[in-house]
Amino acid sequence: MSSTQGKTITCRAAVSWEPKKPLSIETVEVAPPQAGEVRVKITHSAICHTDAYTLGGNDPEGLFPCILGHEAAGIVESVGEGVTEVQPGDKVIPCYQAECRECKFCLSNKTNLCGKVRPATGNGVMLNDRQSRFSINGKPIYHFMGTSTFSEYTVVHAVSVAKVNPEAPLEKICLLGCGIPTGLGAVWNTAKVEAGSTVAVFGLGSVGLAVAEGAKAAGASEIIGIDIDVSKFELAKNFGVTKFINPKDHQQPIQQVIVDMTDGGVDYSFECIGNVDIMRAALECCHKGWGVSVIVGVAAAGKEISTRPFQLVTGRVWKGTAFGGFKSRSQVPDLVEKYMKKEIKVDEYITHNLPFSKINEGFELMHGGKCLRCVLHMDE
Ligand SMILES: NC(=O)C1=CN([C@@H]2O[C@H](COP(=O)(O)OP(=O)(O)OC[C@H]3O[C@@H](n4cnc5c(N)ncnc54)[C@H](O)[C@@H]3O)[C@@H](O)[C@H]2O)C=CC1
Ligand SMILES: N[C@@H](CCC(=O)N[C@@H](CSC=O)C(=O)NCC(=O)O)C(=O)O
Ligand SMILES: [Zn+2]
Ligand SMILES: [Zn+2]
Repeated sequence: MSSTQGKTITCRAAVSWEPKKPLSIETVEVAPPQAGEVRVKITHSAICHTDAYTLGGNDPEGLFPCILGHEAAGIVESVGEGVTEVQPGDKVIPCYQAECRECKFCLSNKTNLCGKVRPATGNGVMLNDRQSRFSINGKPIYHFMGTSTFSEYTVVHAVSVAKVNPEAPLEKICLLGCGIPTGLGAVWNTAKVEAGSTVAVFGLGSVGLAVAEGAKAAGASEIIGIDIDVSKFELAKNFGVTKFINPKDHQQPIQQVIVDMTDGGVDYSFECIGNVDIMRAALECCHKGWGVSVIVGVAAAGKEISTRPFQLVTGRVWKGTAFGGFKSRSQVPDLVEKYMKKEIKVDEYITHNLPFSKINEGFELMHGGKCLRCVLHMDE
């Protein structure tokens, strides 16, 4: 039994007091886990574009003050009543997409969404008592995505935590909490790309590069990467991208450019930016009759997608994916094993490492475009 079990832990967390403002490292109180909850010592947390999206005030579910962060790894500190699947000392990855294995979503093989804790996590609280486990001088601080990993300790629902190989390096596998599974799964689970297919990937950040990696592994014959940042192109070759397009080099709409260079369009396209105009282009660059376009990017509050219905009448399919369709608790440990066997990349996505105290520099790096993933070392 740990010396902190059942007690409130006082630790550092990066608090987002209001949108569009830098995060502030504060001393927070983290209450003990209640029934069905797990308190985790976060060792490493990466920064995903979605953290910046919510901090930017673009998330209709965004609540402030909150503790952001959802791509992380750590070690179980203590568990609440009734928790049997993990125990103190286990290495874990928090999963913003829960898996209770009981709800109608979990019992369906058609989706990885889970309905059990989602109403609570969308409101920044825990399911048990609809309260936050974080506070500063008695003032509650909201949870984020059911994970809140920009804190040295966090409390998550037991259905939102995947136990992984104890040999796995936490400073690397933290990336398997979001971006890499999302990209790989968009290809393998959502689109189900077949060998020989042509693929277009819009946006060559970590998520788009993971799409390219997944498409290469699936045997795609051509993988076209589209990005306005030319510095991404050389890098993208290592992830399987075979051709590059910078939309700024073309007068015509980008969908027309792709249709013309692929004899009528690609078999599969993926939007990994979060821009609704590009989502339309991604659909319309697909081949008539069978092209499938997957929305991966997260668009800002109030944005809507549109196209001519004729695009769908003539056989194109528009889909979306959350966490790449992976059932989190069951499949994240498998992804860790794939990394350990060198079957998927992880290290290659880490362009920066920073001490937790420099978290705001991590956000600036991401906005600067030169960073794929920045891993924060929580004890520094
Ligand atoms: N559906 C899901 O489960 C998940 C969705 N996301 C979302 O996926 C998106 C990508 O995430 P990251 O790779 O972390 O972001 P990122 O910011 O690292 O990468 C985005 C890339 O898009 C490029 N880009 C921006 N505007 C463009 C334009 N108009 N045309 C072409 N390229 C453009 C940028 O230069 C950059 O290379 C975000 O919207 C994020 O919120 C992330 C994880 C999970
Ligand atoms: N809160 C937003 C939507 C945000 C969103 O779509 N999140 C993705 C994960 S993004 C990870 O980096 C997701 O999995 N969505 C499914 C879910 O259950 O949240 C809004 O309200 O529009
Ligand atoms: Zn993410
Ligand atoms: Zn469920």
